[in-house]
Amino acid sequence: MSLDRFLKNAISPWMKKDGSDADIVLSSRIRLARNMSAFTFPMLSSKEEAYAVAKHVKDALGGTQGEALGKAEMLAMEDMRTNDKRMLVEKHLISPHLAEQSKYGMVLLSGDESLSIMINEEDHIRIQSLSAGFELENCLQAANAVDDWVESHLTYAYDSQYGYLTSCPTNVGTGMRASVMIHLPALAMTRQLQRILPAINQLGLVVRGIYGEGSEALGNLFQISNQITLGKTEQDIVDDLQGVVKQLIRQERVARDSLLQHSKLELKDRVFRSYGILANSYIIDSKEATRRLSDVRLGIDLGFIENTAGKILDELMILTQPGFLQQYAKTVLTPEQRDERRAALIRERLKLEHETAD
Ligand SMILES: Nc1ncnc2c1ncn2[C@@H]1O[C@H](COP(=O)(O)OP(=O)(O)OP(=O)(O)O)[C@@H](O)[C@H]1O
Repeated sequence: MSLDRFLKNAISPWMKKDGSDADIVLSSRIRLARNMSAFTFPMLSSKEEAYAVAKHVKDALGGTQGEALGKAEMLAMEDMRTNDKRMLVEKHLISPHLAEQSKYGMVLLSGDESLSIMINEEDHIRIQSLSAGFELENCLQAANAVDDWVESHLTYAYDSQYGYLTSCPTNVGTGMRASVMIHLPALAMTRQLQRILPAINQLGLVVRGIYGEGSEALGNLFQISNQITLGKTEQDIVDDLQGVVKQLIRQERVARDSLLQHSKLELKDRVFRSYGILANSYIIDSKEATRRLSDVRLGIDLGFIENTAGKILDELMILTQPGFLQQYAKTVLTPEQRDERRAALIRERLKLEHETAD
């Protein structure tokens, strides 16, 4: 088996594709929470029960070679080193919860890394579908296909009145979380986010950081998802989220145009200062790196920086996380050592990108 295949590159194959509005929406995700009626739910289950769930799902799905996922690989959390799990989280392929807290956690991962089935997470089964850009409909279709395939092998806990039953009451019904990872630097610079983000909460949506629940929103990157899972269809949830995200994209574009019209020089100065710091610093912490990468990404989107591809920033966002830095260093690093390695890695990548473009 090759866990290495998933750790080799920071950028997943699905991330390399071009999705809609990819300059503003980095990625879309659909997650479905499912449980099996025959087993105690993970929150209350003993180690033995969790083991029985893992075995049952593995026997039911593992033997099929994951045909619905295309060259899938079943990976057990207990067989992985802490840093390997961390890297899978950094690539968004598994959730922090599965990596850190799960008893007999497993994941069935598709070859292009766009589909995962997490086992013994907060629920018995969590299906995840990821796509580059603003592609919620495609994610929903892909997640539904996997859901049908899983359901043809296992019996879900389903109530005719409430829908899918889940560990946390907030997921009962569709069991679905639809989300986008969105980059809103111009709305942040024009100080409109303080007004917009609370309004998004009032519309029944949740704003989180890039690593999900409890994570900090860094680099003007926000994860926006639905709060409500009950009393609406999957399509309604996606439509409502899409409506709000479309408006956000429009507002971000208006703010970018306004900055270009009224403060072009200041904006250019900020972008190139950040580029200069990234290309020349010897110590940089993750907060500053993410902030500067956000400025450079905006500079690329606005055409100020021409010889750097936007995708290199996605790659750097992941490569400069602790797990990847430690894998490259082949040792555990202190925060100070990570700041040094991070700076070196960013310098090298930007230099390489520059040389290749010349
Ligand atoms: N649109 C997205 N693109 C890429 N990764 C995402 C996206 N949305 C969420 N993720 C990733 O999924 C992981 C889990 O996120 P989060 O905690 O928000 O959701 P969840 O575990 O499905 O929800 P819940 O809190 O209901 O259990 C995180 O690592 C996060 O980075």
